[in-house]
Amino acid sequence: MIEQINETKSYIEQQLNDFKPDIGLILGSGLGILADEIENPTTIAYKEIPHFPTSTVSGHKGQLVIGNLQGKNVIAMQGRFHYYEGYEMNQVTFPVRVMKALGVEKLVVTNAAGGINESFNPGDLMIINDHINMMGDNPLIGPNDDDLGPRFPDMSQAYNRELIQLAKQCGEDLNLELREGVYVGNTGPTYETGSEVKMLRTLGGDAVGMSTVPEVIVANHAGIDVLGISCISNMAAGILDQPLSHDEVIETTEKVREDFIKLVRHVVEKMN
Ligand SMILES: Nc1nc2ncn(CCNC(CO)CO)c2c(=O)[nH]1
Repeated sequence: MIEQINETKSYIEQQLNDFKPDIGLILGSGLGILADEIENPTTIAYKEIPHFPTSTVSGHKGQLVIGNLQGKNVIAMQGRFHYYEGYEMNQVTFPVRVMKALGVEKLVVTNAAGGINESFNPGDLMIINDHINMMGDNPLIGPNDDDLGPRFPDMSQAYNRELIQLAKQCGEDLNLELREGVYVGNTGPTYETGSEVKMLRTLGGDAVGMSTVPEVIVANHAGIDVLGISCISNMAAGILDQPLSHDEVIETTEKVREDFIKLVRHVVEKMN
């Protein structure tokens, strides 16, 4: 793994002329538009990057965008890899390893998610304060490389408390009514059933999606501080008693992208 990380790191650094990213951004379904706001961008298609998979899902562009956002040096994934695409957990999370190797110490992970909490509405933005891994897998299974992180990482603050407070303050600054809650990681690609939603709500879930958990586990292993933001793109199965569709997910994220971009820009600006 280390050799692959270093090979990919060197390939990317050759495109950057000594530019060092400090903040990583993983932009979920329909949220990649934020990367278009990055100034002086260096864009590298995933298919050009050694050991990177390629995105196969609509709403995920499939490229790294590296440059300046609100005066900070950022590296953004415009499109992510999902376990349901058939990638192994270590493939899904490989970009996080590379971000760490490039110098990233703070990571903003975003996603579109289904609302489990019945007080939520499509279009809400939720600050993630914890997650429940229902994916039945873990990117750290297998031999541990102590140079990458500890064998048994602590996950009691998987989502950094200071970054959560920062995001909530940014929401107040922008007069955005933000939600806060627990994200449940489901493997997908099926959306959850009504009975599964009832179970997840009983377990304490507020939103459900098919990503984020693997990346956050690896970020914690690597010692990266994480902020997670979900765009509640629709209500989970059985709540509104209507069929779920990916088109609806993209449509809702397009509607809220203005507020989403304002929030993430402000958070990046205030990060130190
Ligand atoms: N009910 C529900 N609504 C959702 N909106 C987005 N996602 C995250 C999954 N996104 C997939 C399919 O849209 C694309 O990665 C979900 C989900 O898993 N469940």
